[in-house]
Amino acid sequence: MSKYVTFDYSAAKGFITESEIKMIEKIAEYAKAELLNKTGAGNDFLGWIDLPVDYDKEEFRRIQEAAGKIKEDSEVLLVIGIGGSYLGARAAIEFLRHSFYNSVSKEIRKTPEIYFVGNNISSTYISHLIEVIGDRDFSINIISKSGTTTEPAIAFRVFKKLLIEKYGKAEAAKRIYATTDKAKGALKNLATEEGYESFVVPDDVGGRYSVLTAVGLLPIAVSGADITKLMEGAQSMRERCLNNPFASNDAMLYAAVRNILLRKGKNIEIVANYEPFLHYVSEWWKQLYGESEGKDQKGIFPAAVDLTTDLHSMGQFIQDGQRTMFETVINLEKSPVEIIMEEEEVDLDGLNYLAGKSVDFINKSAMNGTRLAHTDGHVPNLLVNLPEQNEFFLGELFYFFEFACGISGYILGVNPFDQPGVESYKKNMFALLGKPGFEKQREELLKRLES
Ligand SMILES: O=P(O)(O)OC[C@H]1O[C@](O)(CO)[C@@H](O)[C@@H]1O
Repeated sequence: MSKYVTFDYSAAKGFITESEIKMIEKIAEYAKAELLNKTGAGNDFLGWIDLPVDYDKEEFRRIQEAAGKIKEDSEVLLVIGIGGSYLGARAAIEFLRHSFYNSVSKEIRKTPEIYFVGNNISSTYISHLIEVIGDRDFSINIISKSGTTTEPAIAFRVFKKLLIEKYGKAEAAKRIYATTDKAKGALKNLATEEGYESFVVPDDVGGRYSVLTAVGLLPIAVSGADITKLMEGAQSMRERCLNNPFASNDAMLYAAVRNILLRKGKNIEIVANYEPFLHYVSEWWKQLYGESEGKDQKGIFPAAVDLTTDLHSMGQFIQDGQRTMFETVINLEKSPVEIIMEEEEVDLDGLNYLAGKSVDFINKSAMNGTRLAHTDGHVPNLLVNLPEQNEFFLGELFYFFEFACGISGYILGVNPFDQPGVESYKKNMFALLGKPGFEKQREELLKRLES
């Protein structure tokens, strides 16, 4: 077991030459210098680089205090946010806490149930969640950096009303925690007006890089996970990302290797996990890389599979379909749980050959076999090793992917810190909804929809 999160591309060496690595090293070094000297595109969004060592300690203390209050006075916490304003918290809670967090008994969980809402516009989802809350005590953490995103704003209206009906305006305000810009946006105005406790998304940290700010930290702390250890993990990875030379700088190597593969026509990266609790880490990773690199008609399409589950749905395509992908496996080296297969007197299911072996050994064998099979099927295989399922290594993993993403975006020649493409759907939606200021577009769109 390694001491850190590590990157290993040895299984992909058949697809990459040493001279390609040598050549891209210079570009990766240049990208790193751009990042650290803040001379590249999007350089006003680099606050995440120093966050693990340079965060607001006073706010950190308030986050822990607020988490303590929510744990005491609420059976349910609603986390309202979308994209970077929810994926990191969800990834962390699913990774760090019980697989059935919300359904396991309170004696085991010890902390409030946590539901994520405002990440879609489904009335069914909202109304079912209202039923789940029932007449139980609840609080809301509304998270929106811009403070104007439609999906969370809609959910917030609904649940704020519910909270006010239950507790009255003054008490409801004490159960609403707003994480947003320090000065501007509709949510900031509302929070100031209504006196909600507020936390700040720093100006220079974009949504998808914000998991280590109050955006992620408050919900994660409410779940009972240790946010100090999470920050320590990020610090530890930051140290190596900033100081290690290319040959031993795992984040730089990952960024370099994926760009070499892209140049060879591998324009889809599939992140694969073998543990269900990594599902939302993959979802978080998808936004990080998708929004950072998918622009100017460029980028690697970030996809994800949960294995072995999806081997029985997507496995055929990965093994044998169009050869445009590579795979990055997030490998949890040590499962915290050991279940040993037992021998049965009559071997009706034919599984006695597994007697004495652990379920995790079987899982790892599936992983090793699949990696070899995919490699044989011309899917280059990369490995990110995660030593253990805890806060420290998750902090390392978050920072590893963030740093690699910045480097990779610069190697690709895009601004990894903006997301101009997201605005197109918003404009059309506002026009169709009749938002003031969008009258002309509305007419045009309605004509197109009618024709
Ligand atoms: O925190 P906000 O401003 O509500 O944004 C949520 C998400 O929406 C996006 O801005 C895309 O519209 C993402 O980049 C962001 O993570």
